[in-house]
Amino acid sequence: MVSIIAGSKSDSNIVEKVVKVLEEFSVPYETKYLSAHRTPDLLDEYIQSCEKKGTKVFIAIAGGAAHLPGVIASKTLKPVIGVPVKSNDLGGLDSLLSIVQMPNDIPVATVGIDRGKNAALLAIEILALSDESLSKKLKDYRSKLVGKYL
Ligand SMILES: Nc1c(C(=O)O)ncn1[C@@H]1O[C@H](COP(=O)(O)O)[C@@H](O)[C@H]1O
Repeated sequence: MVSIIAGSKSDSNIVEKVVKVLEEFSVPYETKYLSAHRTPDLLDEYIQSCEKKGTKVFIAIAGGAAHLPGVIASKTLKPVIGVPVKSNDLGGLDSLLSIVQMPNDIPVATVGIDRGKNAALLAIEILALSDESLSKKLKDYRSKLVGKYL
């Protein structure tokens, strides 16, 4: 239902943040490491296979010159959520700006740097639009925030 694609195995800590939340909500997902730069043909094949499998939302995790989310968005009509990864050189500002400043017509919903948790929650909110039991789980999750943080 949710396809998580990260640009490199070095992004696995962010992938884990996404997976943790999706599992908490029992949302089916698939994880792949593919790059728009390094493995463009494999990425293309995988996105085509997702269309057949019925993927509803993509989460794309990438750092540096983070073209991956935009390239995925260019190849599908499904929503794409981009997660910029903190980089050693520019602290993730490079990743953030690469993802958030998409040209008109091909949007990517962008969360904060390393915010895999929010990407998963946003994907769940999208899925919950047409899934009442998921919507109820989200309400329960929100109602527990008061006790958790305050
Ligand atoms: N941004 C992209 C893309 C892409 O956009 O296609 N492919 C890899 N990467 C990113 O390069 C960073 C460093 O990767 P390495 O650690 O493998 O050198 C990672 O954060 C990855 O997401």
